[in-house]
Amino acid sequence: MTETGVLVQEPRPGDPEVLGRHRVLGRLGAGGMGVVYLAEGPFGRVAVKLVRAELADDADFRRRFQREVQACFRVGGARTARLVDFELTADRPWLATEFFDAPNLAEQVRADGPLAADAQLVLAAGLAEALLSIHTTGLVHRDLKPSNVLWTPSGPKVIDFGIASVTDTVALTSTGHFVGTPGWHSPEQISGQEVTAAADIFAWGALLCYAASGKAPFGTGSPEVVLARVAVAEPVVDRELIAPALRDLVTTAMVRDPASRPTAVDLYEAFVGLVPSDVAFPVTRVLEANLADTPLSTPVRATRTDQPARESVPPAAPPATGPSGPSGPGGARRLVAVLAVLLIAAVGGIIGLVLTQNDDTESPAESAESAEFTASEPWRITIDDQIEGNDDTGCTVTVLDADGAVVQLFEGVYSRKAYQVADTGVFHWTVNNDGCLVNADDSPARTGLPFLQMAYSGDTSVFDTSGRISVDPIDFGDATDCELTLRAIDGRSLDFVTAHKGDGPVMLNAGGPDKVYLAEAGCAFRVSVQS
Ligand SMILES: Nc1ncnc2c1ncn2[C@@H]1O[C@H](COP(=O)(O)OP(=O)(O)OP(=O)(O)O)[C@@H](O)[C@H]1O
Repeated sequence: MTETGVLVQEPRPGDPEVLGRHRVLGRLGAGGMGVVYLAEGPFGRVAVKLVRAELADDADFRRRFQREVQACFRVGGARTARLVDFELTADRPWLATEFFDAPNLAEQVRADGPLAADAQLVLAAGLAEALLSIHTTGLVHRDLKPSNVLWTPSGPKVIDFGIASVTDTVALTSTGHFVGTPGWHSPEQISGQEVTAAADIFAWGALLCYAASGKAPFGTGSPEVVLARVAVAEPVVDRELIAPALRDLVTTAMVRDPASRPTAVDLYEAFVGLVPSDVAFPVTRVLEANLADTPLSTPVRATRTDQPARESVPPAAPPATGPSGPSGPGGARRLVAVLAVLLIAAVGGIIGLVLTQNDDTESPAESAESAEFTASEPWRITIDDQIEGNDDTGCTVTVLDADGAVVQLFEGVYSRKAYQVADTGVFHWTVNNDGCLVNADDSPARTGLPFLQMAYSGDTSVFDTSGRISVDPIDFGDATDCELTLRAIDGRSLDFVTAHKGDGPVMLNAGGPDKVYLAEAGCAFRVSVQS
């Protein structure tokens, strides 16, 4: 249970411990697309939706999911949950949104009963604002329902926008049946007609009926029965329970003809000035606890990729096939590299790991551990694979915080690569081989636009932009496409696009933050300001 009483269930056997850089704390719920976990990482607490394995295996689903995730980045505004991170290429893709410590509308109404008139206005206006943000980007939510509205002390926040269309299609094509929660979908969605933004307006009306009365306007029962009611019957609503200022709008929002419903702009304008500024409405704090004893602020153990994090970190082990003794390549070396010497540059704070040899240590051969250093802002790590001989399995560098928790893990790094590290604090690292030269730069130089980035050289340097940039891939190697992720300096994912060979430059939108970088990509590319 969180501070405000949101139910968080214990993770179950088989649940992941870590998703990307987010450590799983518990389960928030499960739906058609997958399980939603509460997790903690570099952006604080997030809600991570992990896609079901069956869907993850569907190539068509992955393509649509990726497109929708891209679209979600365009949605801004105060009434929608911001997408902060994702991993689309993982075995099971996931996406992380900001976490609101609040019950969803169904939980709220179940616990405290229907909303009073003032709170209904707050809900109506907040949802109108959310729909405006979603519709102005060209998206349709398609699955606005009580479990997708979080009831926070500052009003509603809408989750899951855009993503519903992905499962809709898969569910319909793979099984031939409607999958979802009927009763909130519009008649045109159910009859398979074209779905437009008007479908969300219908759901807006249905949600307000529910919030005012505690009853779904098309009743409950088996999905077939509820679907049939939506298709042919009128909603059952006690108008007296709906706030007077909302009654007519709710009625017109739920008419059968989508073209006759108001738009999000109409709704939004209708509420400007109507919402009382000092409205006090209750947010339930009395949900049942399942996780009462689980601390929610434990140290984050996260990895850069989807590699599992280690609970406790022994000195880095030598690579399975790497040089480890007198017979290793490079001659009869039986010396162990252990001592990291910090070379702190007078200006710029360059920290270099220099390995020296020491016969007395019992650490595994060829591994090394650095001394501690402090980074007060996001920093950059450079890993240079100088391992000699034919058994080079690449460098593995594990960055740990002061408690020994893994902050980031870089595995199988060949040649020279640099990465951004968003976390700040006290760190040290271990490397698997003394042929791996590691440098940390806690005030890395920024680059200006335009610049060139070579393939497989890690993350780009940080550069300044608050708007759109053009990325022109110039070498795809053997591949036909290249995934490009734009991140803020704090590691937040801002935009994502797949560039295809022969298609020319792609655009990415920072949409606000001014210090950004492009995460490791497999292609070489040129970055410039969009002309
Ligand atoms: N960003 C978030 N902040 C707080 N709670 C969240 C967040 N995202 C999801 N939840 C909680 O997790 C629950 C489950 O989410 P999910 O989207 O899987 O459920 P659903 O809407 O019931 O299912 P479906 O995927 O079929 O639409 C939500 O109802 C909400 O209570």
